Amino acid sequence: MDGAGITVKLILIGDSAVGKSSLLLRFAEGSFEPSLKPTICEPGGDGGVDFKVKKMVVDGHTVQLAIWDTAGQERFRTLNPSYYRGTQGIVLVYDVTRKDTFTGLDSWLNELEIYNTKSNTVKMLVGNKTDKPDREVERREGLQFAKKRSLLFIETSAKTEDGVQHAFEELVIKILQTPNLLDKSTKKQGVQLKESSQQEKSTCTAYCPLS
Ligand SMILES: Nc1nc2c(ncn2[C@@H]2O[C@H](COP(=O)(O)OP(=O)(O)OP(=O)(O)O)[C@@H](O)[C@H]2O)c(=O)[nH]1
Repeated sequence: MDGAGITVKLILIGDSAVGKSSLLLRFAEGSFEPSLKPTICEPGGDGGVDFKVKKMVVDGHTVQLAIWDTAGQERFRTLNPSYYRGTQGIVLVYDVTRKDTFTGLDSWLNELEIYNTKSNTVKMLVGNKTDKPDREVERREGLQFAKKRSLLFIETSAKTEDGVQHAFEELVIKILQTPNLLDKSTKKQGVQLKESSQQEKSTCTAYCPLS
Protein backbone atom coordinates (compact mmCIF):
# COMPACT_ATOMS: atom_id res chain seq x y z
CA MET A 1 0.00 0.00 0.00
CA ASP A 2 1.26 3.53 -0.76
CA GLY A 3 0.88 5.69 2.36
CA ALA A 4 1.49 9.03 0.61
CA GLY A 5 -1.15 11.57 1.61
CA ILE A 6 -2.40 9.43 4.44
CA THR A 7 -2.90 10.98 7.83
CA VAL A 8 -2.66 8.60 10.73
CA LYS A 9 -4.13 9.72 14.02
CA LEU A 10 -2.34 8.64 17.16
CA ILE A 11 -3.23 9.46 20.74
CA LEU A 12 -1.02 9.47 23.83
CA ILE A 13 -2.68 8.45 27.09
CA GLY A 14 -1.54 7.51 30.58
CA ASP A 15 -1.27 8.93 34.10
CA SER A 16 -0.04 12.43 34.79
CA ALA A 17 3.71 13.10 34.55
CA VAL A 18 4.63 9.77 32.96
CA GLY A 19 6.15 11.71 30.05
CA LYS A 20 3.51 11.81 27.30
CA SER A 21 4.23 15.42 26.30
CA SER A 22 7.96 14.79 26.57
CA LEU A 23 7.76 11.79 24.25
CA LEU A 24 5.86 13.88 21.74
CA LEU A 25 8.30 16.77 22.05
CA ARG A 26 11.26 14.43 21.64
CA PHE A 27 9.74 12.66 18.66
CA ALA A 28 8.32 15.66 16.83
CA GLU A 29 10.91 18.30 17.66
CA GLY A 30 13.93 16.39 18.89
CA SER A 31 14.08 18.21 22.21
CA PHE A 32 13.55 17.58 25.91
CA GLU A 33 12.52 19.92 28.73
CA PRO A 34 13.50 18.82 32.26
CA SER A 35 10.65 20.78 33.85
CA LEU A 36 7.80 20.51 31.42
CA LYS A 37 4.45 21.78 32.74
CA PRO A 38 1.48 19.37 32.88
CA THR A 39 -0.93 19.40 29.95
CA ILE A 40 -3.96 21.22 31.31
CA CYS A 41 -7.44 22.32 30.45
CA GLU A 42 -7.63 26.11 30.40
CA PRO A 43 -10.92 28.02 30.35
CA GLY A 44 -11.85 28.42 26.71
CA GLY A 45 -8.96 26.17 25.80
CA ASP A 46 -8.79 22.91 23.91
CA GLY A 47 -9.79 20.54 26.70
CA GLY A 48 -6.42 19.43 27.99
CA VAL A 49 -5.28 18.19 24.63
CA ASP A 50 -2.40 19.31 22.47
CA PHE A 51 -1.32 17.92 19.14
CA LYS A 52 1.56 17.93 16.72
CA VAL A 53 2.00 16.76 13.17
CA LYS A 54 5.04 14.99 11.85
CA LYS A 55 5.77 13.46 8.48
CA MET A 56 7.48 10.13 8.52
CA VAL A 57 8.68 7.61 5.96
CA VAL A 58 7.95 4.06 7.07
CA ASP A 59 8.62 1.03 4.91
CA GLY A 60 8.79 3.34 1.90
CA HIS A 61 5.44 4.96 2.68
CA THR A 62 5.15 8.66 3.45
CA VAL A 63 2.75 9.06 6.32
CA GLN A 64 1.59 12.20 8.07
CA LEU A 65 1.14 11.57 11.76
CA ALA A 66 -1.28 13.68 13.76
CA ILE A 67 -0.38 12.95 17.35
CA TRP A 68 -2.73 13.99 20.12
CA ASP A 69 -1.37 14.47 23.60
CA THR A 70 -3.91 14.28 26.40
CA ALA A 71 -3.81 15.51 29.99
CA GLY A 72 -3.21 12.65 32.43
CA GLN A 73 -4.56 14.43 35.48
CA GLU A 74 -7.66 12.75 36.89
CA ARG A 75 -9.71 15.96 36.79
CA PHE A 76 -9.42 16.09 33.01
CA ARG A 77 -10.17 12.41 32.35
CA THR A 78 -13.82 13.00 31.53
CA LEU A 79 -12.78 15.38 28.76
CA ASN A 80 -10.95 12.78 26.75
CA PRO A 81 -13.62 10.56 25.12
CA SER A 82 -14.17 12.61 21.97
CA TYR A 83 -10.47 12.56 21.22
CA TYR A 84 -10.51 8.80 20.69
CA ARG A 85 -12.66 9.26 17.60
CA GLY A 86 -10.94 8.30 14.36
CA THR A 87 -7.82 7.10 16.14
CA GLN A 88 -5.76 4.39 14.45
CA GLY A 89 -3.06 4.06 17.09
CA ILE A 90 -2.95 4.45 20.85
CA VAL A 91 0.22 4.96 22.86
CA LEU A 92 -0.37 4.01 26.50
CA VAL A 93 2.47 5.35 28.64
CA TYR A 94 3.63 4.51 32.17
CA ASP A 95 6.67 5.59 34.15
CA VAL A 96 9.08 2.73 34.95
CA THR A 97 10.08 4.55 38.16
CA ARG A 98 6.47 4.81 39.45
CA LYS A 99 4.68 1.52 40.09
CA ASP A 100 1.34 3.28 40.54
CA THR A 101 1.40 4.38 36.90
CA PHE A 102 1.85 0.72 35.92
CA THR A 103 -0.89 -0.64 38.17
CA GLY A 104 -3.17 2.09 36.80
CA LEU A 105 -2.90 0.72 33.26
CA ASP A 106 -5.99 -1.46 33.62
CA SER A 107 -8.17 1.56 34.22
CA TRP A 108 -6.85 3.17 31.01
CA LEU A 109 -7.51 -0.02 29.08
CA ASN A 110 -11.04 -0.16 30.50
CA GLU A 111 -11.58 3.42 29.39
CA LEU A 112 -10.34 2.48 25.93
CA GLU A 113 -12.83 -0.35 25.73
CA ILE A 114 -15.64 2.05 26.48
CA TYR A 115 -14.67 4.98 24.26
CA ASN A 116 -12.58 3.56 21.46
CA THR A 117 -15.11 2.10 19.08
CA LYS A 118 -12.71 0.63 16.52
CA SER A 119 -11.78 -2.88 17.59
CA ASN A 120 -8.68 -3.03 15.39
CA THR A 121 -6.98 0.12 16.70
CA VAL A 122 -3.31 -0.66 17.26
CA LYS A 123 -2.19 -0.21 20.86
CA MET A 124 1.34 0.19 22.14
CA LEU A 125 2.45 0.09 25.76
CA VAL A 126 5.42 2.36 26.50
CA GLY A 127 7.47 2.19 29.70
CA ASN A 128 9.14 5.62 29.84
CA LYS A 129 12.02 7.18 31.87
CA THR A 130 14.44 4.25 31.53
CA ASP A 131 17.33 6.69 32.02
CA LYS A 132 16.42 7.08 35.71
CA PRO A 133 18.13 4.84 38.26
CA ASP A 134 15.19 4.33 40.64
CA ARG A 135 13.23 1.81 38.58
CA GLU A 136 10.10 0.24 40.14
CA VAL A 137 8.80 -1.72 37.14
CA GLU A 138 11.07 -4.26 35.46
CA ARG A 139 11.11 -4.63 31.70
CA ARG A 140 9.81 -8.21 31.91
CA GLU A 141 6.78 -7.04 33.93
CA GLY A 142 5.90 -4.55 31.21
CA LEU A 143 6.44 -7.16 28.54
CA GLN A 144 4.29 -9.71 30.37
CA PHE A 145 1.45 -7.24 30.82
CA ALA A 146 1.64 -6.22 27.16
CA LYS A 147 1.52 -9.83 26.00
CA LYS A 148 -1.48 -10.57 28.19
CA ARG A 149 -3.37 -7.59 26.84
CA SER A 150 -2.19 -7.95 23.21
CA LEU A 151 -0.29 -4.68 23.14
CA LEU A 152 2.94 -3.84 21.36
CA PHE A 153 5.63 -3.00 23.90
CA ILE A 154 8.70 -0.84 24.13
CA GLU A 155 10.68 0.99 26.80
CA THR A 156 11.82 4.54 26.16
CA SER A 157 13.56 7.57 27.54
CA ALA A 158 12.27 10.88 26.28
CA LYS A 159 15.34 12.38 27.94
CA THR A 160 18.02 10.36 26.14
CA GLU A 161 15.82 9.59 23.08
CA ASP A 162 16.29 5.86 23.56
CA GLY A 163 13.49 3.92 21.87
CA VAL A 164 11.38 6.97 21.00
CA GLN A 165 11.71 6.95 17.21
CA HIS A 166 11.42 3.19 17.17
CA ALA A 167 8.19 3.23 19.18
CA PHE A 168 6.39 5.48 16.70
CA GLU A 169 7.88 3.66 13.72
CA GLU A 170 6.72 0.25 14.87
CA LEU A 171 3.28 1.54 15.74
CA VAL A 172 2.86 3.05 12.27
CA ILE A 173 4.18 -0.09 10.56
CA LYS A 174 1.58 -2.13 12.42
CA ILE A 175 -1.16 0.35 11.51
CA LEU A 176 -0.21 0.18 7.83
CA GLN A 177 -0.38 -3.61 8.04
CA THR A 178 -3.80 -3.68 9.69
CA PRO A 179 -6.62 -4.25 7.19
CA ASN A 180 -9.46 -1.70 7.08
CA LEU A 181 -7.84 0.60 9.62
CA LEU A 182 -6.79 3.23 7.08
CA ASP A 183 -10.07 3.70 5.30
CA LYS A 184 -10.95 6.73 3.21
CA SER A 185 -12.24 8.64 6.22
CA THR A 186 -8.62 9.04 7.25
CA LYS A 187 -8.14 11.56 4.48
CA LYS A 188 -11.22 13.53 5.42
CA GLN A 189 -10.32 14.46 8.96
CA GLY A 190 -9.13 17.90 7.91
CA VAL A 191 -5.86 17.85 9.79
CA GLN A 192 -3.86 20.32 7.74
CA LEU A 193 -0.95 21.39 9.87
CA LYS A 194 2.69 21.83 9.02
CA GLU A 195 5.00 18.97 9.77
CA SER A 196 7.27 19.76 12.69
CA SER A 197 10.46 17.95 11.82
CA GLN A 198 12.17 15.40 9.69
CA GLN A 199 12.59 11.72 10.35
CA GLU A 200 15.42 10.74 12.66
CA LYS A 201 17.42 7.55 12.85
CA SER A 202 16.70 5.05 15.61
CA THR A 203 19.26 3.02 17.51
CA CYS A 204 16.84 1.18 19.77
CA THR A 205 16.66 -2.58 19.86
CA ALA A 206 14.18 -2.99 22.71
CA TYR A 207 11.01 -3.33 20.64
CA CYS A 208 8.97 -6.45 21.10
CA PRO A 209 6.61 -7.29 18.25
CA LEU A 210 3.74 -9.41 19.47
CA SER A 211 2.48 -10.95 16.31
N1 LIG B 1 14.45 11.62 33.48
C1 LIG B 1 13.39 11.66 32.66
N2 LIG B 1 12.41 12.59 32.86
C2 LIG B 1 11.36 12.60 32.02
C3 LIG B 1 11.24 11.71 30.92
N3 LIG B 1 10.07 11.98 30.28
C4 LIG B 1 9.51 13.00 30.93
N4 LIG B 1 10.26 13.41 31.97
C5 LIG B 1 9.97 14.47 32.94
O1 LIG B 1 8.81 14.11 33.65
C6 LIG B 1 7.98 15.25 33.89
C7 LIG B 1 6.58 15.02 33.35
O2 LIG B 1 6.67 14.90 31.93
P1 LIG B 1 5.46 15.28 30.96
O3 LIG B 1 5.91 14.99 29.57
O4 LIG B 1 4.93 16.65 31.25
O5 LIG B 1 4.36 14.22 31.44
P2 LIG B 1 2.85 14.03 30.92
O6 LIG B 1 2.58 12.58 30.94
O7 LIG B 1 2.65 14.73 29.62
O8 LIG B 1 2.01 14.74 32.08
P3 LIG B 1 0.50 15.36 32.01
O9 LIG B 1 0.53 16.47 31.04
O10 LIG B 1 0.21 15.82 33.42
O11 LIG B 1 -0.43 14.26 31.62
C8 LIG B 1 8.71 16.45 33.24
O12 LIG B 1 9.44 17.11 34.22
C9 LIG B 1 9.64 15.80 32.24
O13 LIG B 1 10.79 16.56 31.99
C10 LIG B 1 12.29 10.75 30.73
O14 LIG B 1 12.28 9.90 29.82
N5 LIG B 1 13.34 10.77 31.63
